[in-house]
Amino acid sequence: DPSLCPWSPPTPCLARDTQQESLRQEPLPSKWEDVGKCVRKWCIFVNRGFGGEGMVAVTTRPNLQKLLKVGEIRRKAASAPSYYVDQVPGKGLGVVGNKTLHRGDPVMAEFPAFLVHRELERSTIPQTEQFSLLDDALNELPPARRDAFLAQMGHFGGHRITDILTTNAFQLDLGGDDGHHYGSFPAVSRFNHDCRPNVAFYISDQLQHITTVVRDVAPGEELSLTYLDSSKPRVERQSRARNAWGFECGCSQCQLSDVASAKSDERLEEIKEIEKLISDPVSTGVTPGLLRRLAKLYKDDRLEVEVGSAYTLIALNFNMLGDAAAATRYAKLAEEAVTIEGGPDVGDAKAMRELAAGPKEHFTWRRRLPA
Ligand SMILES: C[S@@+](CC[C@H](N)C(=O)[O-])C[C@H]1O[C@@H](n2cnc3c(N)ncnc32)[C@H](O)[C@@H]1O
Repeated sequence: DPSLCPWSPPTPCLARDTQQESLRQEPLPSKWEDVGKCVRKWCIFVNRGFGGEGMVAVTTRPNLQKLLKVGEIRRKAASAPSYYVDQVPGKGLGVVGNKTLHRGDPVMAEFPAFLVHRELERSTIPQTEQFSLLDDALNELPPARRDAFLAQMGHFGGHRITDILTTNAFQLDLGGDDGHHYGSFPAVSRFNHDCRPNVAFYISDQLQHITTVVRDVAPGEELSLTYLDSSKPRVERQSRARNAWGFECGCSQCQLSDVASAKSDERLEEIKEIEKLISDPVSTGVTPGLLRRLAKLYKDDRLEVEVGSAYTLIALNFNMLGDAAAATRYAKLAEEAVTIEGGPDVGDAKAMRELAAGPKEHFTWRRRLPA
């Protein structure tokens, strides 16, 4: 639950791994070592070859077992970097596109440098002991990786590693009851926040943080992620940014005039209402116009970063209304969007491939029409 947690942008729980065409696979030589330092059940484990750069984990032995099963596959952005890091007025450093970018273009694919089990921070272990465990862990990383970790911004001050994690880490889930961790990705951490970001991200089963452009970007334009739930009204988004990361969100969407912002909040409300209605298989009143309206609301509000589930619903509903052409069109859009947002192996991507391949054979065909 991100609201309980001072650390980090919410991520979908560990999404499935990908076969993204733009990323190629390479086997990784990697090996985990038990450093032999523990405080209660939390121990330091290091894999100096992981991801080619090294990763250290402060976690429990059952979670180490999960790490041992993480596939040794690296996906690398195929082309030269499409970004550079530079000062952005009012935000510190940021990631900037170095050429024209289009929806679907890969940006980064990075493994974590540092993983910390979420329960450590919530335990009764005194802070000083927690801090020294984290300090010892960082010292196990290869120097270049350690330097990259330490070069990250710390917004709040205090213990350096904790401050860096608080400012930059993502939540990720290794699975099982107790798999929640914070993961630090030093390159990814340069992305600033925008409530209407132009880049989507997910973390693959291989623990790789994958970022993909969601709308056209001009050369020199800043690339951004959202740290929070972009579908919340402005006042809630701003208070989350203030409380969790310590900045006043002056993003493109938060800077709208009060009138335009109220209109945006209304759109978000309407999106929720339509999605509720069309999610129910026995709802009456689902029309093609309403489905097109939902797609338009996402577009008008510039929510390209999270349009996958809406396109999925729209595709299924067009099929339920017996419009095979529209169902196929939206199924293809949905497949593309959910792949960008969660990787090509997420359930909805497969479901949308099936729908696009044969709408009339799909179980939803004409489901909303009288027999
Ligand atoms: C993950 S870091 C992003 C990169 C950071 N700007 C840097 O210099 O490394 C998060 C911190 O960046 C700053 N930041 C991110 N997005 C911002 C925004 N939209 N407006 C102002 N500051 C922002 C805040 O200080 C926040 O705590």
